[in-house]
Amino acid sequence: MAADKWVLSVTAQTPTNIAVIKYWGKRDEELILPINDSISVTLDPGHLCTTTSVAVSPAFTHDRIWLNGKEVSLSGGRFQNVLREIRSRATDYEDEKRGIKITKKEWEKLRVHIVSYNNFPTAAGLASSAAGLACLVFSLAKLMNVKEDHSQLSAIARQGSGSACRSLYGGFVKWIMGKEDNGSDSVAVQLADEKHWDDLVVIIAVVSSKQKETSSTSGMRDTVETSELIKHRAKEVVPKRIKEMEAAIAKRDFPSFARLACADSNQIISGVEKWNRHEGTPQVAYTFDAGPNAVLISKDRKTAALLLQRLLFQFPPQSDADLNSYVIGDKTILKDAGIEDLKDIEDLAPPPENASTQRCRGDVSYFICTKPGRGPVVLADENQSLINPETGLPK
Ligand SMILES: Nc1ncnc2c1ncn2[C@@H]1O[C@H](COP(=O)(O)OP(=O)(O)OP(=O)(O)O)[C@@H](O)[C@H]1O
Ligand SMILES: C[C@@](O)(CCOP(=O)(O)OP(=O)(O)O)CC(=O)O
Repeated sequence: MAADKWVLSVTAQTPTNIAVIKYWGKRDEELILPINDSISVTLDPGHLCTTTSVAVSPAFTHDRIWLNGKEVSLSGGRFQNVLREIRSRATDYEDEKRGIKITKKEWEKLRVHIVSYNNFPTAAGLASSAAGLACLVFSLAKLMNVKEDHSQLSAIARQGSGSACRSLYGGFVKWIMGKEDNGSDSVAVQLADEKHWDDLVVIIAVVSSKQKETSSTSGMRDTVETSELIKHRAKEVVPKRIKEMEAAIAKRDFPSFARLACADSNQIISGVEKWNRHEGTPQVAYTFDAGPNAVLISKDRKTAALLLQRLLFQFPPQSDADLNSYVIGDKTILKDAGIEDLKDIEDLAPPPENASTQRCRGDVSYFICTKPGRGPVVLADENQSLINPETGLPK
């Protein structure tokens, strides 16, 4: 192999996450430092994840990124900040077999190619920036032999998108807001791994997979600039909720988990409220991010099947829909709900606690059934790489 012909690449997969105590508001826009702690559940990457391949070669002339099959600009400040931070931590690398040797200094000059796919809609309120930026940081760190641990990497991912720092871990994750002006203590830590509370089932009702109208970035900027309440929330409300949520996760106390997650979200679903009240103890927690998609967390599979029946009664698909693409992810929940075809949905009875529930056909695009999942991993199998090892371009 000619000395300048080699392409060195790494492929990684990183999950998305859903906050149950939300990050909303920054105290530093450039470094992305929040005004409160937040807590999230990492979602199973089998259903929602980003896969990113990154490569370097002496033949590359400039840094490039292809996102979901299309080359996009890398000139944005956030991408640049992440690249700079990772490059500055690169260490010597050697592959004797392939005759590749890269010193710390040489990493600065080598250009990267990045090829990334999200297996779910981008910028639709499904936290694509979280999985995407976490995967970018994680894969670049592996490629450039960066020795920092996940928590230190989370501080770099944070500079790409705040919520991304929480995707460096699986399970239940806390982003500690930190106090330092330089952001060095604004990092994510794992509260518990995904096995700690694996009864939980997450059902996401994707109301719209089109791009959101208001980005989280500008939405939270407007809130911080115009709302007095946000200061009260950050100072008084969230610190108490964070403590209670940590205790609820540690004890797998679903009623408290549900109460806190719903209270911290900004919308009310009367169906869930009515059911929880009817049962006398919470069955399901709901939470929303900046978009309209509802994330519903149920305490176990049995409750998830009952929830899915209620959701499908209320939001049946169009008559020409394909059930297989209307409920995606973990389809065993659908089976548990006793639904094998569209006719089973039509035959569903209204929920007993809310017999007057109206059917709103077509209001939900599709449902994703998933669960808490693991953190980032490297995909060692060359076949899973998105980059052609000869050309360094997307496969
Ligand atoms: N796989 C990826 N690799 C690199 N960057 C990505 C990737 N996926 C998304 N992004 C970046 O994140 C941006 C979308 O972020 P945005 O916050 O608008 O939407 P979202 O993350 O899907 O929604 P939300 O954060 O409100 O849940 C994209 O425009 C792109 O810059
Ligand atoms: C509502 C949220 O999902 C907001 C996420 O905001 P982003 O992390 O997307 O914002 P930037 O830091 O500006 O990139 C709540 C949360 O995830 O905690």
